[in-house]
Amino acid sequence: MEQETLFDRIGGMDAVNAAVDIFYNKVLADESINHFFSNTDVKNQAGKQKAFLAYAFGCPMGYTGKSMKEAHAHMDITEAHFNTVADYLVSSLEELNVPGNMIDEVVAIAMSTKNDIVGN
Ligand code: HEM
Repeated sequence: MEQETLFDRIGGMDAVNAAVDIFYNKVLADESINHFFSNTDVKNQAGKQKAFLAYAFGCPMGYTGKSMKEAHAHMDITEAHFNTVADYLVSSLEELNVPGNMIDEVVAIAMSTKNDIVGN
């Protein structure tokens, strides 16, 4: 039998929508990282936030946005910034009662982007 994708097992677009509000409230409330998002175009924000989470959930529909290197170029994101965002991703999914083994899969995807995002 074909294995369902991580995205489907987490709950698909419904899970992305549920996680977006919780995750971004945490990110935007944290003064150590919210300045990164101060210039984010409000009109595009919801779409980019969803793209962020869909990417972290394994993006089965195929990701058509910028590469992670391009999307985060010249932002001077440090390892500490990255780990803060990754921690909020985990705590948001915990609040939504996503099972630990699936959270581990999300963390593995997030960590695979670290070299392209940090110090770029
Ligand atoms: C967990 C790893 C991460 C993933 C999977 C991720 C994913 C994404 C995606 C998919 C986009 C949209 C790209 C586009 O099509 O334009 C994006 C944009 C962005 N990301 Fe990340 N990101 C990660 C980590 C971070 C971190 C650590 C920061 C800052 C602390 C950050 C800040 C931003 C900002 C400011 C934008 C641009 C928003 C805009 O264009 O207005 N990201 N990210």
